[in-house]
Amino acid sequence: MGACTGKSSKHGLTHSREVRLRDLRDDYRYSPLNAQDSSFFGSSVASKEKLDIIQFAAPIFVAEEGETFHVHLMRLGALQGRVSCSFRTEQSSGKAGSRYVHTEGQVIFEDGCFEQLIEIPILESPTWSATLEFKVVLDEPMGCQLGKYLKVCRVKVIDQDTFPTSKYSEEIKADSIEDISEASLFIEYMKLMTKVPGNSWRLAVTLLFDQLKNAYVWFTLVSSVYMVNVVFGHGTSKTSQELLIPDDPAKTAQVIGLMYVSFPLLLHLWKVVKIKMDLNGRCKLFLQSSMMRKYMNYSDTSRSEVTQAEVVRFITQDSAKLARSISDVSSLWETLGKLVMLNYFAVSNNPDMTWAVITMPVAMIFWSLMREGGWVVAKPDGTDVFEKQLEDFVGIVSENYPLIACYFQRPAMNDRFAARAAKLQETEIPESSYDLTSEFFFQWLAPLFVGCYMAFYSPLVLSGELALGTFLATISVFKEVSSNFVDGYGGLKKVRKAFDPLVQISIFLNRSTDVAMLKMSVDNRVAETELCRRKLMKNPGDSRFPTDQIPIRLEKLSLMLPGTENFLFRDLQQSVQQGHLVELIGNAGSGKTKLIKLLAGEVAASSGKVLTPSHLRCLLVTHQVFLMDTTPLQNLFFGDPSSVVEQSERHRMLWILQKLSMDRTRQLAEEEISMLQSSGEIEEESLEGFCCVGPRRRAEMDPMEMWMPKDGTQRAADVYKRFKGWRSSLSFQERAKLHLARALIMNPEILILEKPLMNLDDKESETVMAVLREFVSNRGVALDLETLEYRRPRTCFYSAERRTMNTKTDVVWEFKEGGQLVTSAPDAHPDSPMANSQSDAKSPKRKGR
Ligand SMILES: Nc1ncnc2c1ncn2[C@@H]1O[C@H](COP(=O)(O)OP(=O)(O)OP(=O)(O)O)[C@@H](O)[C@H]1O
Repeated sequence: MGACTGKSSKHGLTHSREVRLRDLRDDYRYSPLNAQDSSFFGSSVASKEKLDIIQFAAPIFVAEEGETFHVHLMRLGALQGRVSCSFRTEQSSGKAGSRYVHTEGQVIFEDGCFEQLIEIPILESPTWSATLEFKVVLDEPMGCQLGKYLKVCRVKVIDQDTFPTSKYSEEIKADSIEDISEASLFIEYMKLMTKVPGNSWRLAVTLLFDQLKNAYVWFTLVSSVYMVNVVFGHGTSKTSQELLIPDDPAKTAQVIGLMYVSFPLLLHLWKVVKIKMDLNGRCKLFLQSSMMRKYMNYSDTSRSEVTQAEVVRFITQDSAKLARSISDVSSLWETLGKLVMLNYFAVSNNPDMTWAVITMPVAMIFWSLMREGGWVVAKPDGTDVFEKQLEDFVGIVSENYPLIACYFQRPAMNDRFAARAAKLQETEIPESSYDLTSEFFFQWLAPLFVGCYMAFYSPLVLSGELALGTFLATISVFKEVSSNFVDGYGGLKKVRKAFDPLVQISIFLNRSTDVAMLKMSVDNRVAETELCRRKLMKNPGDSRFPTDQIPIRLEKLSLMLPGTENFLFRDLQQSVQQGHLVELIGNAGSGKTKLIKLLAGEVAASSGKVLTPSHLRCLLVTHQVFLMDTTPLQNLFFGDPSSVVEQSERHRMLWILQKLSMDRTRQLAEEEISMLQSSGEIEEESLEGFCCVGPRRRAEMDPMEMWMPKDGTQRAADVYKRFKGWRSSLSFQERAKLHLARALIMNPEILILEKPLMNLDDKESETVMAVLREFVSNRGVALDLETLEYRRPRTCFYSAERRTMNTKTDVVWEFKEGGQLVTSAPDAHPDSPMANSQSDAKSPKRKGR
């Protein structure tokens, strides 16, 4: 039995602390960790359990923008009397006021009422956004209790627009995005960026205040003319009236000097403000989070069309390149402003310069066009393709390193890498020399104009027809215009560099998702479940929870293999009651995995349906073992992170590990629990030591933060460091069991396992089967027997490589030749409901072992 000691702090507070739990009894019923803490068992729980349950009809709903959406609720139990609870929407990625209307209120179930709706208006948005979601939460139950898991549901909102605009939706949907003019696409992208909340005023302020730099250049030109013509020319009858400080050229010079200093100060201040406004960062954040959300909702087809390396590149690099383009556009705007200002200055001070003002830009534009057209020097192929090839190759090599090493292919990979890197290098040289050859003209133009101007206009200065200040300022203008044109051209090139990432990102963000399929499946399941419930409620029998009698059905289920005309199976018709352990067998390639994926909703049927009651959470556990590069506890509670804060859940998790004989994982989990507890206490003590935070501090600490330290905090770094490399300390079979334990901790109502015994020897298979049996018979592993009746039945489907004569299975679905799926009963097992009744119409009510 687990033990727990109380700890008395110096402030007299008693903190319960979990210590290493070495001797958990192998029994369904287990004791609380702390002898004084019986809050999760006992009479209070038992009486609470008699109450009806109110919960959502599904864990996830899918809405469409612009519709008035209805979230479905269900009441389970005796349906006697009036019960109610409150509800409210809670924003997550979708925000109230932009994606939906915040709604809250009371939902009442009158006597006999077993279903209700909550209406939530979904807002129409004219611009593109990724699939955003919000939550609906039930609270304050009156005369009832809330479903443990379904007191919260998520609502995903499908956005029908295409990225970056619906203007090109036809081209985008026809997969011909390359046909759209890149410049037009870019303009639409810029428009979208201005619609990101908070971006439009930031962009307006940036465009306006970036002109400060031009105002400074204007000031330097005007002031140098003024210094030469007025300050130094003081005393002549023409200029004496124009001094800022009348008759005092020295003081006037000091004022101008002061202005010279003040302007850069102002510019510096603006730069500080601009950094703080972080327009680039905001665009990058929008793009990256949208891309991540989109990728998370990708359909199987979309996911197979992009490589891992591409996803990383798009989300980290291309999004950053594209986001930077907003700064490039504002710089271009600034350059344009400067060009207009310089030309105006030249003409206003010296009207004879109109010819130069026109000739210079025309010559440059002409040269640019010739350069772009390849008439100056042939444009080489870009390096982008080769860069991408190299990145993809590195991705493939790192992904498949163990294979490469085991097959002694490291030298071959090095050679192939070197060949690709050399190819990239070869393409970089012509590009650099192309830039040099074609851009020299911009640098040469200023000396050409200055030389001509000096040669032809100096006599005018000598004869007094042209003021010296104006002459010198005009020379500066030539230099400025020339360098400005170089800057402008460079800016244009930078903006154009964003075109390619924009096209790639547009393709990425317009790939198909599975949200529409999810909507169809959820809507079908909810409607079908309601229909079944209405029928059942007319004649509920003596069951307290008739809803649990809705079977899981395959209705005329057919699957056509992609890209072929062949059906893998056709019109499958099967039904199994909730609360059964179902084994799926058949020859290699008969369709077991496909059926498993259909059951989990991972694959869409060609026709027919899989009908699982909507309020049952389905979880697919793949045959491929995944362990996240986080801590053991974060892996174990991955499916339901918030439950880690509950002592009973942590205890249950340790029990599950014990039952699966996962000694090493249990040791690691215990160490992590112990570490998180003590580091929480140290943090509390140090806080108390440093400031006036009193002993209340621990109670105020966010429990979630206590058990799952936030990324970037010292506690997170310490825990991560302590458990670095923990995965490699697990045996192969223990890893496979951890992959399964994670699912048992989440405790879904329908557990779907893809070949779970594939990685296990006979003994371990036996252990796992015993735990799966418990999962089904006890409606969850390591859960209290007394509350069994009030938990929803657990059903488990698993595919097996071979018929195992497994005595723990309730039902066997076997694929026969020709794609037939037949049901056969396994050998009778005392735990199996099939042993007591040949009918599977009732869910098992096992009373423990
Ligand atoms: N995308 C696809 N295109 C064409 N055929 C496919 C595709 N996916 C699966 N198949 C075929 O469908 C059949 C069923 O595949 P499935 O993975 O369900 O088999 P299985 O019963 O799990 O077999 P095994 O026990 O060998 O894993 C196989 O013959 C497979 O080759």
